[in-house]
Amino acid sequence: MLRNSLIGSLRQIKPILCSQSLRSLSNGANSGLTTIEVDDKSGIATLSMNLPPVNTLTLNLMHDLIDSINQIECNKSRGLILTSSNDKVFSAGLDLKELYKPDQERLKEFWTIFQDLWLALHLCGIPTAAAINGHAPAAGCIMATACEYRVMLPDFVIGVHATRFSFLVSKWMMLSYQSVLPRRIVERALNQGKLFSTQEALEVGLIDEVAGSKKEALAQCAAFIGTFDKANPIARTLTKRMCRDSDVTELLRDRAGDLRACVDYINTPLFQEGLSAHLEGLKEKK
Ligand SMILES: CCCCC/C=C\C/C=C\CCC/C=C/C(=O)SCCNC(=O)CCNC(=O)[C@H](O)C(C)(C)COP(=O)(O)OP(=O)(O)OC[C@H]1O[C@@H](n2cnc3c(N)ncnc32)[C@H](O)[C@@H]1OP(=O)(O)O
Repeated sequence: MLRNSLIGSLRQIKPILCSQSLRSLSNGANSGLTTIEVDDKSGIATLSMNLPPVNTLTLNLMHDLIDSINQIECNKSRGLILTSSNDKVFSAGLDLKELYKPDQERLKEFWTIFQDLWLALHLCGIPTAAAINGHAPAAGCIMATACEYRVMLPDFVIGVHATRFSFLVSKWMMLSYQSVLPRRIVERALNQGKLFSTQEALEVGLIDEVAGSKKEALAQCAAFIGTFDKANPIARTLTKRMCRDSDVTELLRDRAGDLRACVDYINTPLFQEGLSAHLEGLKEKK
């Protein structure tokens, strides 16, 4: 019953490109903000975000990421490693400019595609890992928590610091954080607006390993993906999705409601004033 409902709901977001032969994965379907490299020996695909300066999740980058995840999944790659081609920032999170005095229709599209991206990553059938080779604040952290394993380089920060600038997070974002960290730590960190250093993130379990270089991080992610070699891939996928069912059901059950709540909140003076101050802070940093 649970499995049937899960499979049913998953069909809604199943990749539509699966009939294509994609061994030579190119980003033909998107605008080049992501690159995919498949290791011929291991069959593992590395998906890099490539939007200077800081991989903000713009509409275009999110579209590209979803296309790329679907391509990698359809091509039956052995696993997916998400990383950044910037050596200082994994992703700066959502594009704040999209949230400031937004056009209402575009804001709806923006939030919907963010939901889609999280679902695509969270429910990706093949093993996923994040090689976090730079800062990963806010939605950058949420993308990493949607993966099954996280390896991070030293001297960066990761976490959801939304309350610092009067943002709230949706329940599904909180559940994503909570799928990795104990609830009491999530509650405290969200309320504090805490960004964890690499070492702190390791200590609380937000990341699984620290790596000395990007090359090492990719190798550690590949080793994690290799741990599933003895599992039947279909059984593994169904098991992963069953384990994640309660996290995604929250969103799938009422996507429209989540959209409405977010749009309403983003339009409040509290949110807009906090965002304005945050954008000023980013400018003044220079
Ligand atoms: C009742 C129910 C309600 C439910 C409510 C639900 C939802 C509410 C709605 C929304 C909130 C959802 C949660 C939020 C998710 C997010 O992801 S919001 C994004 C948060 N991200 C950040 O705050 C990161 C800000 N950036 C930084 O801290 C730094 O840029 C850095 C990532 C540490 C990198 O530093 P550095 O390398 O020094 O780069 P610069 O700071 O110089 O940045 C370069 C340029 O990029 C611009 N920029 C940086 N981040 C963003 C961003 N997220 N969006 C847009 N632009 C960004 C920065 O201003 C620089 O621009 P210029 O070169 O000055 O033009």
